[in-house]
Amino acid sequence: MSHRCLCVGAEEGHALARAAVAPPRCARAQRPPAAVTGPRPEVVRVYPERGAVQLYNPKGEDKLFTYDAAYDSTATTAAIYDEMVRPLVASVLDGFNGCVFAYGQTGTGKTHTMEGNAEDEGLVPRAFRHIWTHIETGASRDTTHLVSCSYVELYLEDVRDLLAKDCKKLTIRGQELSGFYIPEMTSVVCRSADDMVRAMRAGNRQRAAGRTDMNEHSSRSHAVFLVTVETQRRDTGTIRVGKLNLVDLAGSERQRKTGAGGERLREAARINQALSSLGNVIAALAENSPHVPYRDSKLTRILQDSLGGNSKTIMVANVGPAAYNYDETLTTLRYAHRAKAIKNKPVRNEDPKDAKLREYQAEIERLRALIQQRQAAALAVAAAPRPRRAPRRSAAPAVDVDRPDSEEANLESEHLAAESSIEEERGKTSELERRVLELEERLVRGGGGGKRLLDDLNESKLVLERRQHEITERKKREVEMQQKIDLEEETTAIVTNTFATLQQEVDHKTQRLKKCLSKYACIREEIVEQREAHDAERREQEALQAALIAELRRRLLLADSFVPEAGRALVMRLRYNDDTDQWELPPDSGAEPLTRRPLASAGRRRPICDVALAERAPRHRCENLLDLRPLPLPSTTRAYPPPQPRPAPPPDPPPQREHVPPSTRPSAAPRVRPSTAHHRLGATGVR
Ligand SMILES: Nc1ncnc2c1ncn2[C@@H]1O[C@H](COP(=O)(O)OP(=O)(O)OP(=O)(O)O)[C@@H](O)[C@H]1O
Repeated sequence: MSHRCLCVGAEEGHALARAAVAPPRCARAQRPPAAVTGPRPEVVRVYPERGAVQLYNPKGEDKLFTYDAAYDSTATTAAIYDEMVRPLVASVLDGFNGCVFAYGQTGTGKTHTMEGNAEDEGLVPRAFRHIWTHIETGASRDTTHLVSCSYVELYLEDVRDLLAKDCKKLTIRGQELSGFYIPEMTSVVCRSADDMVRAMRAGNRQRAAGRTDMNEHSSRSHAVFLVTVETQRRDTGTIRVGKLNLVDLAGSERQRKTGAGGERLREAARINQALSSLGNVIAALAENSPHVPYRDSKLTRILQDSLGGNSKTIMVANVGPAAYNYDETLTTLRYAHRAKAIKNKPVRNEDPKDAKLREYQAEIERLRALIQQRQAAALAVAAAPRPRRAPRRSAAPAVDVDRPDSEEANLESEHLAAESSIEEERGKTSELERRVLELEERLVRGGGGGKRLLDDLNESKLVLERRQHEITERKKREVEMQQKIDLEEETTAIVTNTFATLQQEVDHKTQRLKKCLSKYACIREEIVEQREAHDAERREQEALQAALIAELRRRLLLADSFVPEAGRALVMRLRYNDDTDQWELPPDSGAEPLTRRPLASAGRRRPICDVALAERAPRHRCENLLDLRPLPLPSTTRAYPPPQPRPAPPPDPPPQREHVPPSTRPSAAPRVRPSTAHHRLGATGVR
């Protein structure tokens, strides 16, 4: 079980840090929960009524963080949806962009929060039902809707399309100023909430997941489910487009806890890297820094609008209460607290140029006009005097002396041709009609469940929903007020105090000074802690890097042993291009452009290719690594040269030998270091 804290970025210019940290006295006045000292100690206590989370520090001062809302492990996802997410989805239906993303340590219930299970439906399916209840009831009468969804994941360094059959890789295009977008992602038009749930499940089946020591079904990728709702008012014709990003991030993880190795390790390194970039973006936005490093990772590019852009955003931070996870919980709480300071600038998307709804309507109009043209042409053909069909010859034909047989045959064939062309026209027209119907079916008329709405049941359901909304609004305001009261209690007490005597004033100012000093001590402690956390993270990163280097060395050793020298040199010159998502040869490398690997020869096993067969070179015959023998590594020792027989001594006395210092003496043979990729990597490591 985990606790969930929420930060909401709602209105324009609205500071997410509405609630400052509550006075420390609240934190200290509370006794730690019994579980803190129990066999499985817990260090987190949640105060839902004031949106606060208290973290017991086993070594020093406790910490108290306040958010727009905080939920303990007993809270249901339904409550979170109704109180926090419902208003956001409502504004998406009104043409705003919205984003909900779940962040936290691995295994703390992010996927559970977003997707849920049979007993407790997650935020994503609840959002689907909300959207379709809105469309089907009178809440959107006199409107036409087009709802579509896309689902992508960021796995290792690839963006993959989860709704495409082959899970194809996608490229992120665009610039920081104009915004990033993914042009080729599959977009599925939906006609009901069930359609959307089906799309989500289909995507989940393709999503990367794996087992770690901390989670049996750990998400190994960051997943983004994008819902686009286009709404057109039938009276004015204006179109509003709301986009909802539902993001399930992969969990931050420590290698020593998850026991990740091999592929899991590579995934963990990428996950942590992307989350760290996200943290940097959040920090830059919170500090109003002039440069926000969106370009640093694909995750931050995808979420650019949701972070400090044109979007209302909710961050759900999941934390585990166990003392064992203290460091990760503190990091998550700080991360979320910082996110509260981000100011978003949501704007209603009205009449955008790329509205699909308008495209569809234009296409429907065009097809209808085409159908009308064809029908008119068919009528004209039908009305035109057609050659009379020659009567079938009876068994005993009367001999027609005026009309020869060939003319009759001509008439017959003309008639048949006219009939077949009419038939063909009819087929084409019905094909066009089918296409129009198909396009029209994609567009949903608002208030489609209007008849049902006439039922008292539905009417009262709407009223109930409205009341519920009012109650949650009131509740939210209460939490806000409580937080404000806590904050201002302190300051007003100081400001409004009138001092009867000088001694009173001195006492009061001493008290204030003490508070300031204690705050100062808290901040210093926080800095020390952050430094420690940073060091721990750095050590973790170094360990991870060492493990990755070891893995890389293994692969390079394989490459050195099995890949021919020419190919290896080429591979070492490749550079990764972030923009095109490809490994490329630098233009100045002077190397031939890469050619495609030859295809397997038809009817043979994969390793034998056409080139190999044509060249008849034994080295190409077998490309299967398992069947190959390693090339002998270059020797690092010299062969022993047998001693030469001494020449016979010359008759003259030998000349005086000049003294040669040992350093200038020519060596017999320079020691040759093998120039392999593995050795080039050397002890310096890899960047
Ligand atoms: N509030 C909760 N109520 C019931 N079960 C929960 C809750 N939170 C988490 N779980 C359970 O804990 C397990 C781990 O949760 P989940 O897979 O959602 O974690 P995660 O944060 O998405 O992990 P990762 O980052 O590794 O993907 C699941 O079996 C899930 O059902």
